[in-house]
Amino acid sequence: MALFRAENIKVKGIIEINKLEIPAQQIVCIVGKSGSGKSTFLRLLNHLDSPDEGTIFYQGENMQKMNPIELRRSITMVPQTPVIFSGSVEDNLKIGQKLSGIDVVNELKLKETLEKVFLHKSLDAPAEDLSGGEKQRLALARAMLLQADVFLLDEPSSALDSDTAAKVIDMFIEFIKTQNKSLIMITHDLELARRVADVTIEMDQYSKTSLNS
Ligand SMILES: Nc1ncnc2c1ncn2[C@@H]1O[C@H](COP(=O)(O)OP(=O)(O)OP(=O)(O)O)[C@@H](O)[C@H]1O
Repeated sequence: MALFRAENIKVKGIIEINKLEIPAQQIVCIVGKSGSGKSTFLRLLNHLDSPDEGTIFYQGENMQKMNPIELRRSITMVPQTPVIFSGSVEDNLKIGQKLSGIDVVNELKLKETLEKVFLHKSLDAPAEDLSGGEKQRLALARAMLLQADVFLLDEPSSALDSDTAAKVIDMFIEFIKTQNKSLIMITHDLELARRVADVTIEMDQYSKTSLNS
């Protein structure tokens, strides 16, 4: 069964999808021109937005009819601009787990997770002082601590230099594969998509904006 199935979707004159299936436990890259609707599509998959017409099924179930809180326990999203709360790095790592109602991991596990995203900061460092790229990695680390099945990443490496981006993305893909999770990631980096994607979705073919332009 497909992880997601989109049928007859229309969104605000931005996206039109007759049928699209996304398989489970794959690395899926969404590519396409700026403004083609990539972020809009990703938000549909997390039920942050709803289509004006059509249905999205998650594991065969109509997402509109699912409990959004339970859905977001299973499907977690890291937006393009990371959401960072005031407080320490540690507070920011723990808040996702607290909001998801899962057990907060110990300090060692928090430190290990920071190392995985190559974020060399102490747990008590103020999160608001981090650079854009460091905040992006903190948001990724927080997502990794959730017990989600599906990870939706909106340009996860946009604020990172190319070396760090490659290391962080490779680490994240390793995490997805070893844990049998699913990754759906927007990227502008076609070379990255070619290198890592099992499946590539070209948003332009579903985009009303680029068809009209
Ligand atoms: N809520 C909304 N209402 C109307 N139009 C919107 C809304 N959200 C986004 N748009 C428009 O829809 C189009 C697609 O936006 P979206 O952010 O999904 O594109 P994108 O492919 O992710 O772009 P980028 O690569 O630049 O991040 C844009 O023209 C945007 O202005």
